[in-house]
Amino acid sequence: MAELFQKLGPWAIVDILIIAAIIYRLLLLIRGTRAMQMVLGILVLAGLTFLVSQIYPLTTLKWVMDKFYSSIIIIIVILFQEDIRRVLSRMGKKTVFQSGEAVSSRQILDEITRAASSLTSKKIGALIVIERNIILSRYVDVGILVDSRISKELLVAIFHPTSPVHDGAVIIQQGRIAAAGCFLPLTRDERVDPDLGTRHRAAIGMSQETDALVVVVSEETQAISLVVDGNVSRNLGPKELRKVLRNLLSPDRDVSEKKKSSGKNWNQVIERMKIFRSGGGGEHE
Ligand SMILES: Nc1ncnc2c1ncn2[C@@H]1O[C@H](COP(=O)(O)OP(=O)(O)OP(=O)(O)O)[C@@H](O)[C@H]1O
Repeated sequence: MAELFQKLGPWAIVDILIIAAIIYRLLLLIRGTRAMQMVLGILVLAGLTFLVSQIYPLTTLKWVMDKFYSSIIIIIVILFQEDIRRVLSRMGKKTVFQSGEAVSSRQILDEITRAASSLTSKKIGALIVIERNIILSRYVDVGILVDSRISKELLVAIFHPTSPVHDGAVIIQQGRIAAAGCFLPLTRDERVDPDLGTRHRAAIGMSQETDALVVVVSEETQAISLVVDGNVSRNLGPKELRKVLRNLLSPDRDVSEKKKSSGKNWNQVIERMKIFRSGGGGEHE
């Protein structure tokens, strides 16, 4: 090892460390996004093709791969131009690396659950999207920018039928209300319960396209639902909603919560989510 360090020299080591730090930072930024999945796919494909072209005398494949390697940066920039733009625009913000902690804070979750509960009692429908790893700026950009501290009062005011931005969804990014009146992608899954209207279909669609958590308050039934990864958990009480949100937003809390949990807890709610798989259709309660 010491011999290797001597051979490389101090500047080569500094060089390697800087590159490693840049790659690590970039991977952290795109972690959980679709760009990450594509980068992994490209790397696996390129690695396999490289191995095959080295082992067997496939000169054309080797030539193609050489061209591919020399232009990989351009390919990545073209493929991910939208993600790169969003990531860069967030780099300057202080909270970019701590969105998970910010949104799972006790006070924020209290405000969201109190708002859901108040909207239910007022028979007001609502759609609240909470960002996790996948950046939701593309949905925020088409809504009305709010950029405000989360409060029950503001959420209720936004969804009040007299509000000019009550139609559409509120998106929560990095512990703040980023925008209201946002349009979400409707699910195309034909197996979704036909009784579900467009608000719920938009929530399911959003949770299928991204890893966001979507809280839905039904105007019609006054039920509070949480939609995650295409699964709908209906009829949650405010306490139950708070518990599940807290656990889904703070993965490191899972173990301690599981140990502590008893009775009608978040584990059962997650189990129910599996039963309510959108494809399963219909209510099972
Ligand atoms: N694609 C969408 N993105 C964001 N919000 C949407 C979208 N589609 C519908 N909505 C919201 O849902 C409302 C209509 O809800 P609708 O009654 O059709 O659905 P629902 O699932 O039956 O909900 P509810 O149980 O509250 O009646 C719209 O006024 C709008 O606020």
